[in-house]
Amino acid sequence: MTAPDGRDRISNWNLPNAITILRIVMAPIFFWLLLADGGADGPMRWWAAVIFIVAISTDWVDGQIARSRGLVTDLGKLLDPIADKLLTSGALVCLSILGELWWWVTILIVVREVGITVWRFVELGRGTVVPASSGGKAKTFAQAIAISLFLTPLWTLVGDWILWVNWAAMAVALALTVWSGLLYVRDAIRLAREHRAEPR
Ligand SMILES: O=P(O)(O)OC[C@H](O)CO
Repeated sequence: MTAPDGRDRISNWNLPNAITILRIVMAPIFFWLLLADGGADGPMRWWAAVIFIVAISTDWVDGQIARSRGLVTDLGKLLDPIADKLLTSGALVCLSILGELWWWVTILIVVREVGITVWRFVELGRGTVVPASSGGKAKTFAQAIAISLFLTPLWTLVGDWILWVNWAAMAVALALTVWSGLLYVRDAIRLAREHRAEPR
C-alpha cells in the first residue's frame, strides 16, 4: 500500500505485531497458572515460569524481526510496551498476591508503567509517537530476569541462598525502573514545552 506522500506504507498486520498480540494472549494463561496453585512450587509453578520466559522472550524476537525486515509500525511501537507491561506488571501483582513480593515494590513499578503508558496515549493524541527508550528496554530486560528468578522455584533444587540472588536482581530492576521513568518525565516536560511553543 502507498501512503499519500508516495512512500510504501507498512501494514499493521505483520509478523512482529502478531507476535506482540500472542504475548498479550499468553498473559492470562500465565496469571492463571501462577495463581491457581496458591504459590506452591509444583508443576503449575514451573509451567507458569516457562510461559512467562517464553512470552517475555518474544519481546526481543518481535523487535529483531521488525527492524531487520523493515516492519516497524506506529502500532507496534505502542503495542509492544503495553504487552511487556501487561506481562511484567501482572506477574508482580500475582507475586504480591501470593505474598512473595512486597506490595510497595509492585505498586512503585506499576505506577511507573501505567504513568508512562498514559503519557504515550496523551502524546499520541497530539500526533507524537513515543517509542521505548534504551533505558526503558534495559529496565524491561532487568524486570524480565528478576521476575523469571522469582517465578522459577530454583530454591527447591539449589537451596535458599538463591533467594538473595532473586532479591538483588529485583533491586536492580527497581532501580532501572525508577531511573528510566525519571528520564521519561524529563522528556515529557521537554515535549510539553515544545507543544506549548507550537503555533496554533
Ligand atoms: O519503559 P518503556 O515503557 O519504554 O517500556 C520499554 C519496553 O517494554 C521495551 O520493550
